[in-house]
Amino acid sequence: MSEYGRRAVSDDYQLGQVLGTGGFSVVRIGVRKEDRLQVAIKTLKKYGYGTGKGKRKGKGHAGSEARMWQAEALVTNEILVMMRIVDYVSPHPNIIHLLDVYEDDDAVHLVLELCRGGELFDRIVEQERYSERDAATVVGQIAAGLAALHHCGIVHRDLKPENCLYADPHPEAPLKIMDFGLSHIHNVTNAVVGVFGSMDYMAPEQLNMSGTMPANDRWSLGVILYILLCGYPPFRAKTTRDKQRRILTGAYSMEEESWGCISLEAKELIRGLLSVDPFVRPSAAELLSHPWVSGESATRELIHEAVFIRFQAFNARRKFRAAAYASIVRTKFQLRTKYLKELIGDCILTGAELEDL
Ligand SMILES: Nc1ncnc2c1ncn2[C@@H]1O[C@H](COP(=O)(O)OP(=O)(O)OP(=O)(O)O)[C@@H](O)[C@H]1O
Repeated sequence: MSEYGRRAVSDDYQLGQVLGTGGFSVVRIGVRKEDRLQVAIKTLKKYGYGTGKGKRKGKGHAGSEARMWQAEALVTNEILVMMRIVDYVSPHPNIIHLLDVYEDDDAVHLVLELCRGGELFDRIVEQERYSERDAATVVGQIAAGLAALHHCGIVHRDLKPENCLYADPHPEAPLKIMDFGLSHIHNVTNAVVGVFGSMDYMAPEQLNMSGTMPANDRWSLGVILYILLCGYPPFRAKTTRDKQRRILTGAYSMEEESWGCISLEAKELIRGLLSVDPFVRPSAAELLSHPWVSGESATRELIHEAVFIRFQAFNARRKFRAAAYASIVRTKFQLRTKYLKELIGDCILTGAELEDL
């Protein structure tokens, strides 16, 4: 971090292939010139995509002004949180490590450790099938990361499967929590970003903006666990309003047939994590010592085949939506089907899905 603000990122790193794009960022592979170390370089545009710095000074459209404000707030937020992680958390096996920061007129570049193992749900889909024990290992790794973050006052606020990447393709590789753009540090950052993030994983108190607290992340973990064990999300509805209502009242069920094969301990854990009252949810430390999470009671028996098939379908839809969302934000709501198709890659879309977009 010693060179922050003095050198250009291209002085020290060769920039390579794009790994992914987010609403306000692009992530590329980088190679450190000094020792050929491969890294991920996340470039956060200070004023958002498609809005040059010059425009900021002019009388911009109200919408683009708001977007620039959002971009600046998100960049500042992410840097503050990453710095806090460097000071108080790193190195931690379950939290992405920040190696360096560079800044130029338009962007901030975060040099991060490179995760080559893919997203959490993608790896699970690649396996033939999985067991409760595998799900418990995932919960244990995320809980360990959350315990470290919460201990130093950081609430992630956007915990979801796409923000959990495996360090490398090895089966025992650690799972890392990343993407701290919406995170909050107690007494340091303003929760400036309001209701952003994915509603599917958002706790009731986040949705009605009544509280930013570590328990927010434990609800999100409960949603991830629920999906792992049945292949669909707990709060499903035809309209956003109905989904909001379900989340706010904790209206989900574990009655469907395949839940019959899931252990009582796992169901109890889900009930705890998905309690509408945040103070009832188990703490990250309690999670780590929970017998199901620590592996003493979680079975190695393979999960029901129907669950795995549903999980695959859910993951394909999820990837499609994420690609579409990134496209919408980055093209400022002007959808271009050709670009969308490029983004979506292998994900097969029906005509109706494309039309919907
Ligand atoms: N350290 C990393 N190693 C490997 N790939 C990464 C790394 N960081 C990010 N990526 C890839 O880049 C993509 C975008 O990164 P990231 O989610 O951090 O951007 P974002 O703008 O915060 O996204 P969003 O708008 O969806 O929150 C990720 O989905 C991931 O595939």
